[in-house]
Amino acid sequence: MKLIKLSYPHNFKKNEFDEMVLALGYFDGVHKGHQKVILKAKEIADKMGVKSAVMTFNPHPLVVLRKEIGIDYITPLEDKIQTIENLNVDILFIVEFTREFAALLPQQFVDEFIINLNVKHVVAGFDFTYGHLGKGTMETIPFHSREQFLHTTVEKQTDHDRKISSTLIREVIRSGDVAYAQTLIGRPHSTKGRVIHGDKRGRTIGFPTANVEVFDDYIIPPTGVYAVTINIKKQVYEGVCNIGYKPTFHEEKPLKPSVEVHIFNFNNEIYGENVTVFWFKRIRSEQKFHNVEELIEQIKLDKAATIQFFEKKLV
Ligand SMILES: Cc1cc2nc3c(=O)[nH]c(=O)nc-3n(C[C@H](O)[C@H](O)[C@H](O)COP(=O)(O)O)c2cc1C
Ligand SMILES: Nc1ncnc2c1ncn2[C@@H]1O[C@H](COP(=O)(O)OP(=O)(O)OP(=O)(O)O)[C@@H](O)[C@H]1O
Repeated sequence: MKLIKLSYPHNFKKNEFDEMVLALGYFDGVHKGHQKVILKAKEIADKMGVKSAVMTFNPHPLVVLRKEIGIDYITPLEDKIQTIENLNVDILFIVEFTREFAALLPQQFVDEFIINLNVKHVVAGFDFTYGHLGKGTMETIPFHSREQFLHTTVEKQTDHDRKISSTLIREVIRSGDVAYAQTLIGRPHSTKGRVIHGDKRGRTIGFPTANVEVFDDYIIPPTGVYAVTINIKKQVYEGVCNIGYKPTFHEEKPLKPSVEVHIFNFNNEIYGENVTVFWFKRIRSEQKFHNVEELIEQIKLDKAATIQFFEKKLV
């Protein structure tokens, strides 16, 4: 997949590009609704015998327009690129989202970022908007197209009558229902991070854990215990993860919750490794136990529940 970064204004001319079909949207999560849009663009491109392309924006418009300091992403940019690449798209345009770009009139956006890139067909969802204040819609697109391209609108993709959207998925992850997030995304939610040193208490209680410092801009589930897999040096392992403050040991709540995975059948040294955690199922909430023995008994049960979950999944 070819990656092309654009900002406004850009100097590209129509004749610098092959003809293409373009899917448009922000695409955080590359969820099932997004996949429908992108795969539709690919299908039309294949029929026309031209290139397939996706256009996304970075950073999130809210960061620029409402000056939100940071936004938690389902798929930060690097993951979004990888996931779109896995859909076998030919070209990915990443448009720098700035105040100047957001101020473009709908016709200017279409002229500069669709017609001037030699796009022959646009695909977007029923609620896609473009141009200043989102004034351009799929109804206005034929008017702004200057008869230079056609368009296809993808109908609303729903789950139990609710639109599948990045906003819904963020809410679902924040509620802890990572299994439902997987249903909506079409893949388990995943977060990347680095293995750091913890208090080294884990091994003394019989459950050594990899402490994962999650990279900043991921949305992570709430505190609790989860069935996970962890990808280390391209190998996937099953495990049980606690996100939390370890109230059994800490009188004072630490600043940030820790993310620690007890990896099954594993005892390699992995400090400093970059890993990916895939979230499959919430097992329970984090608790303060009276003593370490009670905690150990509970972790044994968590481990058994997780092993059972993964066994059932394979059947
Ligand atoms: C599956 C699992 C469940 C856990 N549940 C709790 C819990 O409910 N309450 C708690 O205080 N600590 C819980 N812990 C955290 C342990 O206290 C922690 O792993 C241990 O103190 C080691 O910490 P360290 O990595 O900082 O050395 C859990 C850990 C695991 C692996
Ligand atoms: N459920 C859906 N059904 C059909 N099209 C969708 C669906 N969700 C998103 N799209 C389309 O996919 C593209 C990218 O969507 P975008 O990321 O802008 O919105 P979203 O997933 O609805 O997120 P948000 O919650 O931020 O509105 C747009 O063209 C949008 O219309």
